[in-house]
Amino acid sequence: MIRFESLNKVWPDGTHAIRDVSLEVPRGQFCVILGPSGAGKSTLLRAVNGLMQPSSGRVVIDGTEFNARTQSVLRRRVAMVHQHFNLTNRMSVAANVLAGLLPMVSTARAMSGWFRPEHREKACELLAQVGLSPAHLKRRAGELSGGQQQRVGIARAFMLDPEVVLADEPVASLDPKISSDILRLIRDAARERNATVLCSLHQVELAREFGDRIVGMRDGQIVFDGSPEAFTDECVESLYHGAVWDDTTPEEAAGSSLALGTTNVSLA
Ligand SMILES: Nc1ncnc2c1ncn2[C@@H]1O[C@H](COP(=O)(O)OP(=O)(O)OP(=O)(O)O)[C@@H](O)[C@H]1O
Repeated sequence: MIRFESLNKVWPDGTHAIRDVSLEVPRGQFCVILGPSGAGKSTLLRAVNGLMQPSSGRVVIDGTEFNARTQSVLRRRVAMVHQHFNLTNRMSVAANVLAGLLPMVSTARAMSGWFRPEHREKACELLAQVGLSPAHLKRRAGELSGGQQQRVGIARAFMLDPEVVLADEPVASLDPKISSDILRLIRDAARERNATVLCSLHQVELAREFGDRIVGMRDGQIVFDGSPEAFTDECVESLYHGAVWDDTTPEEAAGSSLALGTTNVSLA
């Protein structure tokens, strides 16, 4: 169980990115965080592994509060899948997957390239599970396609059998078919281990397909929390109403069909 308790984040420039968010995500749930750009999705996810220090409130993972004293232990239980894969391009696929052990092994050991046989075996198993053949093991990560790189990112995330997987827009730079495959891999690997997934997305259809639950965020607040079935088209419209899309200027959005309608639905 991940519990966010009255979480707030005000960045030094005064941006109030998270506003009094309280949320409980039970173990094993695939919870999608959906919302327009700037809603606070990444900031919320990053509170779970300490990449973001909240201004107030706290995050509790299975009864343990995330803080300076507990972070080294908790970080071993929380893995992350990144939007831009975050692989070391010049290193092999195998080395990138083994880097998932870093919270547990010393940097000197990792730099030496020596890993225990059972860890090497596990890396191979995970790569097979995400659909990469042994032929990929020695290839440089930077030579792979985007979809293949994200498969490596998923294998790396599961090296330590995490209890929580943070997937921060894991399919933002992939085409729709590959996006489904990638989310399926994350969901299936998480289910197998009863891991909890917090996954931020922009694509409503993918959120409906893969989420056990959808949490809609806007302006740092939760404005929808429910099942995919309850997340109707009206809810979508309300969540995104007036939102400015990533690659659209406010002026363009005002005159664009992407600027969503005027329906005012109460979501909370
Ligand atoms: N390091 C930072 N310093 C100042 N402001 C920040 C910082 N990181 C994020 N923000 C601001 O906090 C708000 C929330 O950002 P966040 O990245 O969490 O949104 P998001 O919902 O993940 O957006 P996107 O979908 O575009 O990734 C935005 O206004 C953003 O500009």
